[in-house]
Amino acid sequence: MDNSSVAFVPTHGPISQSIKNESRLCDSCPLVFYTSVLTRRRDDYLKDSKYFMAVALLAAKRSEDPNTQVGACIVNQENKIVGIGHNQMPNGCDGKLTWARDRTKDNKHLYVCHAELNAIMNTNGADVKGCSMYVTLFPCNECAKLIIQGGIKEVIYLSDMYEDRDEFKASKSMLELVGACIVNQENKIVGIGHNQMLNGYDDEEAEDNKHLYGEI
Ligand SMILES: O=c1ccn([C@H]2C[C@H](O)[C@@H](COP(=O)(O)O)O2)c(=O)[nH]1
Repeated sequence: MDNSSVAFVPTHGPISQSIKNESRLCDSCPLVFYTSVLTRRRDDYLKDSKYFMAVALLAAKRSEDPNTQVGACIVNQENKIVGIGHNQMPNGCDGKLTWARDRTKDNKHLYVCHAELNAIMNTNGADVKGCSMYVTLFPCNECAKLIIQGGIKEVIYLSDMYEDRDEFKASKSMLELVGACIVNQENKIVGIGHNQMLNGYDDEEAEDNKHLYGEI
């Protein structure tokens, strides 16, 4: 290795010119090694897209729904989180309503506030226009309406388990109609709207992401 192009640093102190000079004389000293190792950026740090979906997954863990837990995380154009939500009963109704799933009787679907709605309501006044939403389940038609009316431009989702239902087909149609960017769990854009992948959301990462997010 060419010593003139790299600095040296002891394991227990700051870099200084004298150390750099000395270290040329003591290459075998165990306290000295190349700063290029210490100062190089970590490659395996958590990328934005993985982090935001991980936040959505964490939010889903707060859900009291015994059957399906959903989390959503809204991110603005500066990559700042502006809202997080999970599916939950309306404020003040916790513990007072049923989580029964049976659609013919009094059931949770009549009451539950979806994760997307809660994320939008939890922004403390921040504008969601132009934001991206990371959500663990593809949004239903009602949530798609909120997403569209709020001006959210991208929806990145993990599961599409209800894709065959009319509400979810309608949702996809609406999002596509308005040109929202829809990105699936393989990191492929499935809705037309933008010509480019999201930052950090490219094919190379697809395999990785699957491992990180796992099953919901
Ligand atoms: O876009 C959506 C769709 C559904 N949810 C919530 C609402 C319910 O709590 C569950 C769905 O319950 P199932 O037992 O799977 O029918 O998911 C949501 O938050 N966002």
